[in-house]
Amino acid sequence: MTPHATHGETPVDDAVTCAGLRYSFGETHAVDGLDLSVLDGEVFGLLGPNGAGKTTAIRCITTLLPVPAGMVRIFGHDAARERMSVRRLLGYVPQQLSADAGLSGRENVALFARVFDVSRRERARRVEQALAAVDLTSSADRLARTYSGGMVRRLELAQALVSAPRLLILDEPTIGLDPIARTNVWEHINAVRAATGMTVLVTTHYMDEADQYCDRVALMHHGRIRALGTPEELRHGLRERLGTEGPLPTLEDVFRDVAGSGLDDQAGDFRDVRSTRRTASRVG
Ligand SMILES: Nc1ncnc2c1ncn2[C@@H]1O[C@H](COP(=O)(O)OP(=O)(O)OP(=O)(O)O)[C@@H](O)[C@H]1O
Repeated sequence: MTPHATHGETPVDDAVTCAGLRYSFGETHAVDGLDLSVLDGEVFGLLGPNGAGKTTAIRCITTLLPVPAGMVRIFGHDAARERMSVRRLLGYVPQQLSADAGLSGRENVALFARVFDVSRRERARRVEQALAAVDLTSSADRLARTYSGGMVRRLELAQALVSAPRLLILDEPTIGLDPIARTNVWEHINAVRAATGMTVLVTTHYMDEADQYCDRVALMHHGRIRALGTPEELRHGLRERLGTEGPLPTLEDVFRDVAGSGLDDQAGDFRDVRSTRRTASRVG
């Protein structure tokens, strides 16, 4: 257990704890000693350039990849040894398309309800609740292939919400969406979070979104966390370090300060660029 707070006398586990997590693809150390705590109930942003190791870390946290070195716990459950218990606590929206274009919105969500073992008695109600939470009730009978990029993203959100997860993990939820659709996706995430108190762990390249919607952010670079705090703390911290007056630095300034000149070189290899473009084009 990794208690960080107490409710009365009862210690409360962090939603996510990673300690010394490492994962390599051959010679590439994608995650290289990651230490991270996501608190119960917060919206936590994991930021970093292409290839920083965010998706690999997320896959270890969701048990889709093993934990070869270090430790990952989800609400106190060990991701290496208690995979099924961990999976029951999670909703996951991956970068790749997870909705079936040939099914209706409702059928897609119902499929996830069955896969995630929502009881038969509860299923119909939970599917309708999840569709309503992302404002898709009136489009629920249309095939997903007729949806706009923003609607597909909201459908994938409903799929992840149907099991009523305590922890929602979103990998680049707004990539490739126009600004209005991005705001719309975030408003739905926030509304569900306010109603349920679930914890949200999100990766994003959009610094403005992280600044606006995340309680705390971690900047990841070369497989490790290089800076951590509330967006305000990080921005004020940079201003103090630079000793400048004038406007408060943006989160993007903090990011550049942390990643240094390596940021531009670190734009990712062919695989990273291809995966980003594929994601952007399929929702665009
Ligand atoms: N299946 C794989 N085989 C080989 N190398 C991989 C594989 N997946 C990731 N990598 C490498 O591991 C490193 C971390 O990749 P990862 O996808 O975790 O980064 P990321 O921060 O999520 O990037 P992005 O923002 O592009 O999604 C990169 O150098 C990447 O090329």
